Amino acid sequence: MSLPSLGTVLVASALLLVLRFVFRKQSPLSRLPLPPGPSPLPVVGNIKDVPTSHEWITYAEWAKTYGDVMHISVLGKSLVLLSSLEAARDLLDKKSAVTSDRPRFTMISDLMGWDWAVQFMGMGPRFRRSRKALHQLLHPQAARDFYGAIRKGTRSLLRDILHDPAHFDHHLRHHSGGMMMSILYGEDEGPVRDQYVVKAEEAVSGLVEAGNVGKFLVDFIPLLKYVPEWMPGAGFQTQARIWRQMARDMIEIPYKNLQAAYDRGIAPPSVTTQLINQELQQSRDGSKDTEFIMGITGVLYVGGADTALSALITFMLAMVLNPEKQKRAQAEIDAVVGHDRLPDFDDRSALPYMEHIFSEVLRWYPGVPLGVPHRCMEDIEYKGYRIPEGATILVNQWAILHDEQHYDNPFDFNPDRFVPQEGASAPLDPREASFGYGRRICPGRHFADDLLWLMLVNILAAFDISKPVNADGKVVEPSGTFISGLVTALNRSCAGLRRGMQTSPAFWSLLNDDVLY
Ligand code: HEM
Repeated sequence: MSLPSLGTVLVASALLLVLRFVFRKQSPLSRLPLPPGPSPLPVVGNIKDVPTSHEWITYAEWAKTYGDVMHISVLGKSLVLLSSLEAARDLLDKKSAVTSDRPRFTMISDLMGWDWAVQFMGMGPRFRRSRKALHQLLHPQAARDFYGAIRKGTRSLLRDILHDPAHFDHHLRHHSGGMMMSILYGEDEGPVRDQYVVKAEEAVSGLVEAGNVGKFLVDFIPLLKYVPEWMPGAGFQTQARIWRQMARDMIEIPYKNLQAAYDRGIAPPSVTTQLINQELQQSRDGSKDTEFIMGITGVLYVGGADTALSALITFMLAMVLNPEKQKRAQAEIDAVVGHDRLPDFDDRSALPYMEHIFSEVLRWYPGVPLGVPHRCMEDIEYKGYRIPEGATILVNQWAILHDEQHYDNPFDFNPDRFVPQEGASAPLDPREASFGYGRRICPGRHFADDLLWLMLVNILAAFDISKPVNADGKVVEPSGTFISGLVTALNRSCAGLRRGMQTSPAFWSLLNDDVLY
């Protein structure tokens, strides 16, 4: 069989687009106008207007002109951008039955093989089965099962910072990934777990790159996926093949190791062990859906590791830039916890200022600023406009969390905005706008809340966080530059052990104690 040339595929795709436009089904709402937005060019639409980095800032600017529901089009595909909580709730919560689908990313799902990941799954039986399993693992009561692993991981983090404070950012990355691996596969800290984290980081970095909308033409012209790898201009196929292998390694290597231990009856307790047990209990013939189990553990890593890291790094920057707020939180911790032990979950309700710091971290620079795209499954009317079937819907969570209607001086890091004021209504809890909407709401939100709280409070209990000092003894100012991608992160800070902790024998023995929970 002879293969079509790249030019033929492009011409055929353009023809298909025109035919789809001419013969599109007319919905009863088709007379309604689309929401406003920057004027599109013929055929290519707003392709030139779409920013390639820090899109949420440009979209927030546009919203000042066009309002909180905007429409743009790229190569015939509609993109609806929501910039207010009201619009997000109206469209994604109240109409979740028809707005909880995901757009299909050809590069990620078809070519890189991430179709096992619930994050990219369309609605359907497999999606519902995955969400049920995630709910069973992560609902607020179940998330408590992870307290032991969170404590242990937090103390390992403190120990590493203590021995090597200059590489603070490395330790945060290493432990947020490592802790997830321990929870998922029961693998303790060490070279095997490190290898899992390396594999996963490779896979996730490919995913983040492919997730930059506009990077790969195949996402706009899906027919291009049939172009063979050897054809000039088909470099995306080579890239997809490499990334696909990385994604397989991420989920297969740890699973196979655990399965081998399971078969010998020595598998450690873990999410995967739990899933294997559940599958075996439900099956009549002792078979299990291995792809399903690997998929669930894979999505948990992908959903959890980078988002938590992003919040941790934002916290570090906030503390470096606001030493007086850092001291206030430490004074609160000292008064409640003292120096003879480390803070634990039971202390949470007695540490209100720490709670405000945590909320402000989530608000000040959200880790998933544009959420994860939803797909509209049928034409909807909203405030006199038509949200078209097939449109990708994005919520500008960053814009909501910086909306002056909810927060005064939104660019300031100000935990005091959450202190309850008599006679005034409480500001919007950033959690309401950070974890998504409808049937897609983040299933890991309770776990993330526990995990991050314990890590932040322990870091502040043990260390003073300050600007790093270079080899010449000069203070290095943090750039505060946020890296753009599916999740955001920013750079560097440093830590030194706090005075109180230097002299606390209890602190040292806790850190050196291997049996921590
Ligand atoms: C600060 C930390 C986190 C933030 C800000 C965050 C945020 C989000 C957001 C915005 C979404 C998309 C929701 C939507 O489509 O409307 C999402 C989805 C998801 N999150 Fe999280 N998340 C965090 C932590 C976690 C953790 C710790 C886990 C797992 C242990 C997790 C697992 C997932 C999964 C599996 C999905 C996909 C849900 C689906 O597509 O149905 N997340 N998260």
